[in-house]
Amino acid sequence: MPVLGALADDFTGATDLATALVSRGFRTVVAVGADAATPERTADADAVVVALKSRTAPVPEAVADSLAAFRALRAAGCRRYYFKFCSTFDSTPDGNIGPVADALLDAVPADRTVVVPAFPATGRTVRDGLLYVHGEPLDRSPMRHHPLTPMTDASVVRLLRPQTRHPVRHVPLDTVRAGTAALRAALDDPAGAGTLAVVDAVTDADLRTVSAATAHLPLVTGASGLALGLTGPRPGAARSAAASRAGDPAAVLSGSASAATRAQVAHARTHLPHRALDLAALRADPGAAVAALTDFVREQWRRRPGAPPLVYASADPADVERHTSAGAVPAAVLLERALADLAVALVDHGARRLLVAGGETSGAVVTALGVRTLAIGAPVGAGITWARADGERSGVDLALKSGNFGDTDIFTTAWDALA
Ligand SMILES: Nc1ncnc2c1ncn2[C@@H]1O[C@H](COP(=O)(O)OP(=O)(O)OP(=O)(O)O)[C@@H](O)[C@H]1O
Ligand SMILES: O=C(O)[C@@H](O)C(=O)CO
Repeated sequence: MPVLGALADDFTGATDLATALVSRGFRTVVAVGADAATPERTADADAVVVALKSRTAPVPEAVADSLAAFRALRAAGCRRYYFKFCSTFDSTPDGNIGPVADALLDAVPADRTVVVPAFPATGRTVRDGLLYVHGEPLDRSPMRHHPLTPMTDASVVRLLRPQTRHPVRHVPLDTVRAGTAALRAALDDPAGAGTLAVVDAVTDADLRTVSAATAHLPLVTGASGLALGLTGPRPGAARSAAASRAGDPAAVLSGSASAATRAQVAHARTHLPHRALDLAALRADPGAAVAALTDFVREQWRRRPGAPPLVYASADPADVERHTSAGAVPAAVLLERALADLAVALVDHGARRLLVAGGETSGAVVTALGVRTLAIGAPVGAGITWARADGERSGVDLALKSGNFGDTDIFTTAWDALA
């Protein structure tokens, strides 16, 4: 029976957390939505991560989906909970990080929790309550141009306050570095009842201290860095074997417009067959546009076996369509739908390996494929892993890459991990 239940606000975040949990000795299953987290599917796991597509959903929907996930996790036997949000705190002034944390505090119930976005392995650190991305304050990082959640403030405290009905306090790095006992005493201070505590952390050692000092809290919230300090019951928990074999048809589907992904697209365009999604063609006739892309990929499988074709949404910030004319379908929706429909067509034509870039995009793809669970396989890099998908279409290996994660050559090298 699982001991730890997590809910992640997007799908790349779910596999990011799951790969950290596996490395910490938890046999981990990712359930796609609350309905998939049934006791039968989760009985053999030490940790269950429910993947949600709640980051940019309307607040009531995000809260309802998160509570449904919480109830499924509790029914599966979990007694401790982890709300995984993005290491760049992706959210809007309305939420959804605050409202979901509030709802979980009531549901667990818990009288306080911590908010820990740091993930040093991917360059995310928090000092003085400010979130840095590879040394740059969040609001000066490429995240300020995000198509759905542009981040224009680096203060986690200021970002969180308008989202929650609980007081938000800040626990500085000095307190973390004073050690586990001192940090626990600060967190347990009676004056902190009912608060969300934003905790600084700059290194993995800081995160291990935070993790140890919060081991008694029934609910924690943060990015996946916090999991590095957890210890599961099975050191060396097995990773799943790949479902596919070398040479099986493969493709890269990139819906992210993030800076790291754009660099990865630029690199891959010099190595792999590629095609950009064409918004005008998608607006005119989405079915025909996806059919043409399917034909393109299948043709490349024949011509250049071993070179997974790349289909991408954005190569340049100028590609990003931020305003939709009245009555038109927003570009983000069209692009997500196109990549989801393309993924289904490709798998139905034999694709067994898909690397998907972008959390929202991954949510659209995984949902369209009818995936119910993901079994964590070979790691690809910090926060990125291959996972075997099971559900309506089984036997497919998926790597769901967060927009800003991964080395520049990941679209050409990720396949090596499956060998
Ligand atoms: N050229 C574009 N114009 C408008 N929207 C775009 C464009 N390119 C991508 N998008 C949209 O931007 C969103 C990118 O979000 P997604 O979560 O997939 O990537 P990301 O935010 O970089 O990744 P992550 O959430 O893992 O950090 C998607 O909805 C996608 O459809
Ligand atoms: O925490 C992160 O940055 C990622 O797992 C993610 O959530 C990006 O969508």
